[in-house]
Amino acid sequence: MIGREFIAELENKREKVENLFNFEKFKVGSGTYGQVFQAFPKTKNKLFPKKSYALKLIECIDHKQNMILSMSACREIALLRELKHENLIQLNRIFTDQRKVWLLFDYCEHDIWQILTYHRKSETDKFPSKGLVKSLMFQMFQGISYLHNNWILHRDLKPANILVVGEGSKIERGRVKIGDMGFARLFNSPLKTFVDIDPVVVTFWYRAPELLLDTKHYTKAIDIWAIGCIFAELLSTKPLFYNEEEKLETSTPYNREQLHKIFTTMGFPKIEEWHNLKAMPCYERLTKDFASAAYEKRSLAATLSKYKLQNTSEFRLLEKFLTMDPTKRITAEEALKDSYFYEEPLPNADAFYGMKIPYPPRKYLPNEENNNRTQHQQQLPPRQQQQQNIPLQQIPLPGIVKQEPRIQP
Ligand SMILES: Cc1ccc(-n2nc(C(C)(C)C)cc2NC(=O)NCCCN2CCOCC2)cc1
Repeated sequence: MIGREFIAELENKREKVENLFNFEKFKVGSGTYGQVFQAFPKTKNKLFPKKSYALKLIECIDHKQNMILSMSACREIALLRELKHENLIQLNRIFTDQRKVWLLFDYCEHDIWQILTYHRKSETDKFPSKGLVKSLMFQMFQGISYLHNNWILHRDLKPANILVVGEGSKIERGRVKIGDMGFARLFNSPLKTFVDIDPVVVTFWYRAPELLLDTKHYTKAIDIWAIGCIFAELLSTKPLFYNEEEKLETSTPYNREQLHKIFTTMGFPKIEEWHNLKAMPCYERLTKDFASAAYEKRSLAATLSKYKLQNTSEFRLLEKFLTMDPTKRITAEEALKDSYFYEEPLPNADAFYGMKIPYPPRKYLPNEENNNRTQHQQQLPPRQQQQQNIPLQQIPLPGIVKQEPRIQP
């Protein structure tokens, strides 16, 4: 049997995702890395327990009849095969057929963007409960601490990437699952209030100041700053560094409006606070664009005073996340030991403990077959700019060999 007949024979034996799951009408996300569907096992499918799954379709390129898997898809598969932690998205299975690769996950109905949007729009339920906020934060730090201990940075933490398991799962109800939905599409959205902001617009609101000053070193502290922004948003339901301007990803990470927003909220960084500030690649530009005197009366305490957070353990912890100097920012390990997590209400493995989940399920998107994505919508976020391609055959498929993670959590 020659190669092609053998592959065709193999294909016939392989379980087809279309035969195992109903999913085509249940698209919940679409973007640079591919499309994500909610999936329900078909009745005859005895392989998978009856619950909700997420199927992620990865776009392959058919190059001279060779299926080519993009670099980002390889990175996602390689990364997820190694990682195993209760607060991270868990890859269950991989399915392939001639032209497609599907990743199978347990489904997460909610995320923090959806939770915040609900409270922003509610007249009677304007803030998430203290217990919910604390549980989400504690579980987020457990997941991030595991990533950082394995020397993996997330680099795109934002509310839409902090998923939470909904009803239906007895064991994992209210469990945080850090993911990377990678739906960052670039488009010049018409000026919108943040209440309606699409979770997929590229925002700079969670970017640490050193990133905006073009630091050459991605560090764990960059993830911590982003979590600090998410924490402030859970406490106030307002994006702390909200910036009306939605700009296309510019070639340099320097973003004057975003820096102005940070300084207006926090004050201008003093050299004695951030010793290495002068060494930042965009320091010259910073001194030309900004007069520190303009921000003298600005501080985090003043900005958040209307939320009555002064002298609270929340505020003291928030200041440790939002420290301008990245070398002085608290680590995930240190955060988990903070007194905030050891006072009532204590964090809970079920973040929704004691409450009925008021948050709506994910909306289904229209499933246009030929996505008429315009050029810039296909533009990749910075870290995926360099696209090499690896032939599909080099990826061991379809099941996942259960491997112990490199470093025990
Ligand atoms: C290029 C690339 C893209 C994504 C990842 N990535 N990284 C992660 C970490 C944060 C656990 C390391 C998770 C994913 N993939 C992912 O969330 N995928 C989406 C899962 C879809 N959800 C599953 C749960 O239910 C809702 C949908 C890596 C590299």
